[in-house]
Amino acid sequence: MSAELALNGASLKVRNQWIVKPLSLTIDAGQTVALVGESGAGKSSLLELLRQAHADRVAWCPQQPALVPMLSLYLNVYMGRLHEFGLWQNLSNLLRADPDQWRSVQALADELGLLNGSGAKRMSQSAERFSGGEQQRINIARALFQQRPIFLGDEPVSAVDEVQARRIIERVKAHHQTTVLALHDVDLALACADRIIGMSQGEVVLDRPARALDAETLLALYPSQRHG
Ligand SMILES: Nc1ncnc2c1ncn2[C@@H]1O[C@H](COP(=O)(O)OP(=O)(O)OP(=O)(O)O)[C@@H](O)[C@H]1O
Repeated sequence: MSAELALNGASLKVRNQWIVKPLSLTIDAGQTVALVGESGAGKSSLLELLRQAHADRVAWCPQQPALVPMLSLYLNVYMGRLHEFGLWQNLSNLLRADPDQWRSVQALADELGLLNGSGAKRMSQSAERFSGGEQQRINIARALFQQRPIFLGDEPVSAVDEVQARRIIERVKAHHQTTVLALHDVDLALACADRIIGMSQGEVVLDRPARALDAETLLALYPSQRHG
């Protein structure tokens, strides 16, 4: 299998402090990788390093949905490919949706359970009128709309219930060759990923196939959450 993502001695240091210590990492095409570790361990920063190294092949799904509240679901998803279309197409699409793009976005929104049986109405509804979990799914739809081979998601389903979270991650995997997700839920990581990378204080401290791990082993990466 070929390496789809590679870092060679990459690091991040801010004001003399290591955020990510120098590391080398390869992720093969076809893998689903979960990054786990407690808050502040460096998961987002590692994702950012991967994104910078492979920018034009990556669909990026940030931790905070970067939606424009007043714009519709449709336009918020369409925005994922704004730079690919010409200025006039983008302007005319603001006034009247391009039917092909509308259909593509509608299919994605439906797949992610955003339409609730009332398609056109929900597609035109402004993003601010969706719940937090729905806004996360609009954010995911925007990333899927980009049709890139690699999906990088930073806690993309943190506001969605566990059953839906699994279903959505399966949809994300189906649309991408390679998927890397920062996840705080270790059970979700074990269920959805085939490789788990554990981080602590800016370092990779665990990197193993998911099938060789259990929740208890992963919870050891969260010492501050241990009681008693
Ligand atoms: N630009 C920056 N300047 C200063 N400190 C930073 C910067 N970016 C990240 N950090 C610090 O680096 C550490 C790692 O942050 P990061 O967001 O990568 O962690 P994380 O594991 O993704 O956490 P969370 O699960 O809470 O999102 C944190 O202590 C954070 O405060």
